[in-house]
Amino acid sequence: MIGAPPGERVSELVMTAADVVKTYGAGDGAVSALRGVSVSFVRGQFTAIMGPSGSGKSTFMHCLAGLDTVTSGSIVVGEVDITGLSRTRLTELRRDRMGFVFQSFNLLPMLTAEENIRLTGRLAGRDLDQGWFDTVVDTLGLRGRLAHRPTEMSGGQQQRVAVARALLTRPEVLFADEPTGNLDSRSGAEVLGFLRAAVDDYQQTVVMVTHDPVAAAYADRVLFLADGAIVDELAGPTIDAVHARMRKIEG
Ligand SMILES: Nc1ncnc2c1ncn2[C@@H]1O[C@H](COP(=O)(O)OP(=O)(O)OP(=O)(O)O)[C@@H](O)[C@H]1O
Repeated sequence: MIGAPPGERVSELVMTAADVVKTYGAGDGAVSALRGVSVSFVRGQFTAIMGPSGSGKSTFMHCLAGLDTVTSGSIVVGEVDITGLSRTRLTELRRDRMGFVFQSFNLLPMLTAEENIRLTGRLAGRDLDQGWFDTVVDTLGLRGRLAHRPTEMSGGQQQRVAVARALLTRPEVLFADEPTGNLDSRSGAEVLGFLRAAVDDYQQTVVMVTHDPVAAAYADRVLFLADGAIVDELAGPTIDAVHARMRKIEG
């Protein structure tokens, strides 16, 4: 068998965007949100997407996650081109293969932390992998909070529950949209540390939109968008290097 030498990790392609164009509206009022974006994501890679307001970050992430349609171009997740899928198949694919963490936590208020964490797996009709549930809960420090409802938890704890919920189904890609936007810096650092650990320990692939150079510095690479195009890319980002690139882009 031909393979990589022992100890060398083979980069496994998880998701590819090819020449993605997204135009909102038509005629004089048309807005070009994405103008031909091409980029690949490999397993176990943490990517941050940055750029000025209106540069297309959310649009790009929504297209990658199948939450928005593209005008042209393709997005392949695993082996599947999601741009050609029906709404139902897309919903199934999102549920089975993607995880989401949003700025606003998005927990169901009437459910306990444990019920919230188990929800996505239950909707997918999966049997609970108790060992993995325990690992996720303990890693995120949620053991003592499982019976609490969201209103009985701090913002940082709520976001840790949202991360646990997103990780429980072992998604191919975890999308995070400003996951620390509503958190103080300590809770934010905790959540980012857990995302980083999921990448390092479990080969989780993470794609995160952020305005915050501190958050972006947790990633393996930063993609910089401006005016609907990727204008720069930074590997092994530091906070200072991200600041410097942002200043250059914002002129
Ligand atoms: N539903 C929509 N209809 C029309 N235009 C839209 C729509 N959504 C986004 N846009 C436009 O597309 C462009 C990109 O928006 P997008 O929200 O992706 O930017 P962003 O980089 O995420 O911005 P921010 O950092 O402010 O959240 C902007 O010009 C925006 O006004």
